[in-house]
Amino acid sequence: MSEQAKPLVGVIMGSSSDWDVMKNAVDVLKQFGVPFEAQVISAHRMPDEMFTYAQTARERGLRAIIAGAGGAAHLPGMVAAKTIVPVLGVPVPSKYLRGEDSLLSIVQMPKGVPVSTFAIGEAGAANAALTAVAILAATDEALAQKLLAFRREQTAAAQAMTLPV
Ligand SMILES: Nc1c(C(=O)O)ncn1[C@@H]1O[C@H](COP(=O)(O)O)[C@@H](O)[C@H]1O
Repeated sequence: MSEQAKPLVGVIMGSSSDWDVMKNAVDVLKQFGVPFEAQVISAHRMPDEMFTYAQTARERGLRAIIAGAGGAAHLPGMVAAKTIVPVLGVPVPSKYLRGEDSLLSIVQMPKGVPVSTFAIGEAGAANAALTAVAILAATDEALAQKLLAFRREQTAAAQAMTLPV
């Protein structure tokens, strides 16, 4: 990982209260040594910053943006509206509707402005980061090999599973 190196992946979230979920994305990026940046950006509460973040993402070198938000989760879609950098949306569990509101807010984009939408919660955040790694791995053979090794380890762990019967 290197927050010092020029970030290739941006991890943004609507609130610091999303961190417990979104840190699962950051953990994966660290595991694969992908330079990233992480910050709170809210379409609702800081629309001007959101606008600038999305508009400058490509020229700053970002190759993917992982955007997590809960409830009326407009952040991923609004970021996608302002950049052609792939946006990977993570629905954060919400207090009253368990994140189903977040999921539906993110997934149902109009044709022409895609947001790749992941599962609600921690697994979704981790898988969004794995997808960002896969995007980078398309042009980075060393990273592709790391991803293949990760998959092999996962398979071996599943094959070694036993049941208490
Ligand atoms: N959905 C959004 C946006 C947005 O989409 O711009 N900004 C904040 N939020 C969400 O509001 C929830 C509650 O936030 P607080 O805990 O700060 O009140 C968070 O899950 C955040 O992602």
